[in-house]
Amino acid sequence: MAFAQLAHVPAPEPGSGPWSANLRRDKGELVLAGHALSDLADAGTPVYLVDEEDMKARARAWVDAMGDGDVYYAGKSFLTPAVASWMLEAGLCIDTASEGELRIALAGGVPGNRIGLHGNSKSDATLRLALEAGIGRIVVDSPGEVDQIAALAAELGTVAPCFVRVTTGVHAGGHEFIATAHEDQKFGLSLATGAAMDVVAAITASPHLEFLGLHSHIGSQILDAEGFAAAARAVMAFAGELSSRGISVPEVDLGGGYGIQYTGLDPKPLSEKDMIAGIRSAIEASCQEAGIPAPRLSIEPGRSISGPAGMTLYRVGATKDVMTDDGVRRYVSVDGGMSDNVRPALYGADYTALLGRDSEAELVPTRVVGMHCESGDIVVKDVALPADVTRGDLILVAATGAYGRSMASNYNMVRRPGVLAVSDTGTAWLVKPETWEDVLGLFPDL
Ligand SMILES: Cc1ncc(COP(=O)(O)O)c(C=O)c1O
Ligand SMILES: N[C@@H](CCCC[NH3+])C(=O)O
Repeated sequence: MAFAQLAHVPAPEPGSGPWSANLRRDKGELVLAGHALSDLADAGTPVYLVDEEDMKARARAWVDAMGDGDVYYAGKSFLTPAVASWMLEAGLCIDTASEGELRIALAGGVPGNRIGLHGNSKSDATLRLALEAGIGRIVVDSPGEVDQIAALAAELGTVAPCFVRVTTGVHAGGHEFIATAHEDQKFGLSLATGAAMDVVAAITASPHLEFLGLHSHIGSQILDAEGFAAAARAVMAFAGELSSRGISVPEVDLGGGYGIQYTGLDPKPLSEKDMIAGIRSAIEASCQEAGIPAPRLSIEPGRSISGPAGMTLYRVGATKDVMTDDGVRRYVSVDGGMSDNVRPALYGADYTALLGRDSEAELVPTRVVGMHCESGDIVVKDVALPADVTRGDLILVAATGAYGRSMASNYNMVRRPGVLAVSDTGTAWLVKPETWEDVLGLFPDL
């Protein structure tokens, strides 16, 4: 059977689709912010590359679109002290979801009052650190947290600033595991059952807690404003109910989940400006209906800032042609895989890739796969790559900046790759590549 019978779509060229703004071709070779991929690969492969100016510009675009209101960069998507300081400089706050993320934001020089803390299972130690740092907001996620946080605030002689995370029943975005506002899951407090109402009432009754607002996060990889608008309507209806009980809601945080293009086939997401305009008009209409003033708005984009700015550079190892029911597929194995990007295995996520060098060869249906002992270890499920791809070639995978390094593992005892920031002025490690000493040093008997 022939190659051509399988669906195969080439990656878009630089300057379009999922690629970051400063990727180009120069005499056929891919070049990021003036640095040839073949030079960047001297740092070792696989390596995550971050187009520094692109990431900063994406952060600024959200701040500009937001105007009056706060943009919290979701650190879970990719956080380092330097990244935290870039975000601060661009006018953002930082959303953290663990003690580690909180520590990194603080290490990056972010003042406590510009940090938010999430988590469905916050430890006393994490909450104590947050309160001692003068955290801007703690997002309460379960009824038991009210007493837990109040006791710690009392012990520290402070008042804890609290948001309440509600589940609106709105479910938007991609995979089931990344949709988080339907009822039967672990996050947030239900509007429907009254759990959210009880927690808000308990917070307002405590002298050690201050109720600052409501939080909603409806899912991930959402490309238009409708899901956020529906969530905003549900949250504002609840704010109306609270208002009739004498409780005002100064701020509403609609969370993250703003989608990106991973392949050339993905639709373009709404611009930051159109997304915010859509959300604000839903909030204003609901507030008019409920007869309450519009609250301050905040959001928590992660992927839409870090995702498209990041790429992964792999080196090709073995290649083979495999007969499928529909034709021949070329398997191109690279020197990383599910340990540096678990999203294809976890969510069936699609990515796309380009060969680093020029080639005149015909394009053939290709699957880029990792080096791990799992058949689900896929890097790019379907892409058209030149037929002459061979051992030693470089392959660049687009839009891996979010949830790539932050979800990386040492599966099969690999060393987790470093993250290199690349700009016109040079390169710098944001995260160092792990060494054999780092990995083997974990074992006391070695
Ligand atoms: C509460 C909360 N905020 C923000 C985000 C960031 O989401 P994304 O990176 O899709 O924008 C997430 C992750 O899904 C989240 O759970
Ligand atoms: N890790 C997820 C997003 C977070 C899901 C829940 N907050 C992804 O890669 O898409």
